[in-house]
Amino acid sequence: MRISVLGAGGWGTTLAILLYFNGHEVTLWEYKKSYAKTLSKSRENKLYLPGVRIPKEIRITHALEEACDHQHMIVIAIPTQYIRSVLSQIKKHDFSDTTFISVSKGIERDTLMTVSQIIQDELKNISPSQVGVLSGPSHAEEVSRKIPTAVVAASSDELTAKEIQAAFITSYFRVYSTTDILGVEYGGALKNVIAIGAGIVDGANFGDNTKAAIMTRGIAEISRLGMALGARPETFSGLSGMGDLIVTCMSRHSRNRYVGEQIGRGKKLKDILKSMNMVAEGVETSKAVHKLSQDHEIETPICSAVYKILFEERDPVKITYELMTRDMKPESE
Ligand SMILES: NC(=O)C1=CN([C@@H]2O[C@H](COP(=O)(O)OP(=O)(O)OC[C@H]3O[C@@H](n4cnc5c(N)ncnc54)[C@H](O)[C@@H]3O)[C@@H](O)[C@H]2O)C=CC1
Ligand SMILES: O=C(CO)COP(=O)(O)O
Repeated sequence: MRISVLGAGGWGTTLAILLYFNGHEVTLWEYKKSYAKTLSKSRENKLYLPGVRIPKEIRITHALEEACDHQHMIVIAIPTQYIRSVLSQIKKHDFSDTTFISVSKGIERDTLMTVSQIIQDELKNISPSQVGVLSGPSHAEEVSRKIPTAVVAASSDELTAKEIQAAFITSYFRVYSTTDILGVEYGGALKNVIAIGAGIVDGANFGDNTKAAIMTRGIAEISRLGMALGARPETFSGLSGMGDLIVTCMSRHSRNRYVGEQIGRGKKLKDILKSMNMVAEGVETSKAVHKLSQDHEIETPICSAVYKILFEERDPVKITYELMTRDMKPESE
């Protein structure tokens, strides 16, 4: 198949290489013109995935139209808040034979849309069966080293989910399938907010008990909000839910956990973000989650605490004790 990957960050580059070794004809699109040239020449993504060779057969380009021409699949690996502006440049293109696969994990701040919703909103002629998602516990740093990983391919159309599954599966990258596309997207986006909370626990020197509490109560609130938004409950105990929450809250590779850790140590958000060249989706997504939980009247105490720490400069230690001393309640609520 001809497959284009839009976004040459760590994840886009990793998947482009995986797809190439799976026998596909692969194009990798990079947003910055000069960096596309550098990548094309050096065949190493020093900024986002150092130490990994990009095969010379992968075409690297900054020309968006060219990257989108005659593709069977287009993989979206762009930070969520930039996806609409990229898609708006190709909305006149004929995509009647193309399937779009989002591997980005966020919610659009201004519209509160998931990535599959942004794709359909921006590219009006695309049908739901042409849209899918690939998500789960999968740090680029590990997949690019062929470390055994399991993820899930989702589309509201079962056949599309299976096509995505078949395109990506390898002996070290096991892909399951589901039709609960929204559940997979909400799990992947919301876990980033909880992972910032887990990082705050690390940085503020709370303990393992605290982290286990954040993760377990975190998946409870992800499920609560996700279900109110149309997702299926069982998806949240799968790879894109609990699975991704575990890896993001525990891993030294996680950018979201890192942001939280620095906040927990007393650093300012704007200084942390300035020092990073990679995206921590949970920062902007926490704004969307704050709004979604208000709009749908769903309690999300941990996400809400993360939002207040990030954007209202609330003290992490004080806010933790506020969380701990809320009204008594049954675990199932
Ligand atoms: N890195 C990872 O291990 C994984 C990342 N993801 C998700 O994949 C998505 C992309 O993440 P990464 O590849 O890690 O990103 P990254 O942080 O490594 O790279 C960012 C990319 O965005 C591009 N960019 C910067 N400004 C832009 C703009 N205005 N418009 C379009 N592109 C722009 C940069 O040129 C670069 O290619 C995110 O949603 C992330 O949550 C999902 C699974 C694993
Ligand atoms: O989603 C990821 C792993 O599954 C990547 O998480 P971070 O963006 O926090 O690094």
